[in-house]
Amino acid sequence: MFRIKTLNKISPAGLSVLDQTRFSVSDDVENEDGILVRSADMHEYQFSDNLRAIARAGAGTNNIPIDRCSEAGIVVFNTPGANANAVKELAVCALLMASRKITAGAEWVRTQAGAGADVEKVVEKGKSQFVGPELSGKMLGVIGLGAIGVQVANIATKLGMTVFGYDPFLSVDAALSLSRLVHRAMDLETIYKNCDYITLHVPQTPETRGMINEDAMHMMKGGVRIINLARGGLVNDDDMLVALESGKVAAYVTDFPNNKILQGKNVVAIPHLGASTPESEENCAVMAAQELKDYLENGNIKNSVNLPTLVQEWSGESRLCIIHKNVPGAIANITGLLSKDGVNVENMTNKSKKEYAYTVVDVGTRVSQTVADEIRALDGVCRVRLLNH
Ligand SMILES: NC(=O)C1=CN([C@@H]2O[C@H](COP(=O)(O)OP(=O)(O)OC[C@H]3O[C@@H](n4cnc5c(N)ncnc54)[C@H](O)[C@@H]3O)[C@@H](O)[C@H]2O)C=CC1
Ligand SMILES: O=C(O)CCC(=O)C(=O)O
Repeated sequence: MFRIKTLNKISPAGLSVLDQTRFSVSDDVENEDGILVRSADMHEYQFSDNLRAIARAGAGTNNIPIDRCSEAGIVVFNTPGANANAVKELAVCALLMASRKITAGAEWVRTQAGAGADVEKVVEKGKSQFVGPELSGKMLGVIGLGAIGVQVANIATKLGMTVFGYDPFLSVDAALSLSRLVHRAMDLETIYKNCDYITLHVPQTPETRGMINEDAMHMMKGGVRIINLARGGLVNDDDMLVALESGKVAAYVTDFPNNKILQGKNVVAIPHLGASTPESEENCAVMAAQELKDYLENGNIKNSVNLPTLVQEWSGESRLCIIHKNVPGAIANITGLLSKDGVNVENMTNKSKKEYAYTVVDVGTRVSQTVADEIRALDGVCRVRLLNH
């Protein structure tokens, strides 16, 4: 029985992937083998000795201490693209909210009614304060052309916008999905200097943290409208408050409100609703649960952010799953040990991702725990699992 701990509310469709005869799932299991999480902050989380995998039902993994997981041989999964449509739809809404003062206008109407005014009369008099421009004919800069950015860029062309996209690491898949109408910007300056609207779709990393700061906003057009459905830390809040106050930034729509940014003029704050649709919650939960299940049961890795993709058909009685440092001699050490113990390899795959590697060895006979223990003791080995078919 595998024990799975949930750190956030996970859609029942995902939980149903983990059948009750093999998995015990709850928010209070101890010594868990796996974790299902959405946005809970895990940076201070004490890993159980048993913990083998964390599946993030979503895209961003900045809430998970990835380096600490890799060192401990814990596989971290996410669910690429599973919530992209939900975020794209909210991005369209955010573009409109950045323009048309819809939220401010709606709040004003309610306060008028609350103050006893004849709403039908005052709206016609008061509406001029909520005028805002149309999207059609304006320039949009999309920073980050991954699962979400590509969809936002493509749909914005259909709204009549001229779209520039910037992504120095554009994947082949993303390039193939990108509309021919979207212009590739080769640097951020092109986006900053030319765009009326800028929308962020990059992960929050040490490189992207605070990228929208005083220097960046200095290059932007006066009255630019900025949309951040990616992560709060991408924007320097102090610099943004100054830019909002001066009118340099005409509107800032963020899915990541905090007490400071809420003080700003023309801030539209959304309570992290980007992926909050039943469809997206279900897609993410199902994908995350499937990834966790396949890893715990078969050692297969798909969509991990810290380890390589490795899916191998079973071809023996026992399977050794070895997470180790990606260093010369690691595989020779493993196979040397197996041959010393008289273990015949039926099938073996090794893949690497940056500093870490994963080796799966299928053997025809049942392997003893002693062999797994010997491999575990090798230099650079982070985690060894022995699975029997
Ligand atoms: N508001 C919400 O509820 C949600 C927020 N997100 C956020 O959106 C981010 C993007 O999500 P996806 O598009 O699904 O991820 P993705 O991994 O498919 O795309 C991210 C893209 O950003 C690019 N990138 C990385 N560093 C860059 C840089 N310095 N400059 C320009 N491009 C850069 C990558 O090459 C990649 O193409 C996530 O990391 C997450 O933080 C994602 C889903 C829901
Ligand atoms: O689970 C959620 O609602 C948040 C989604 C998100 O921020 C992400 O996928 O990166």
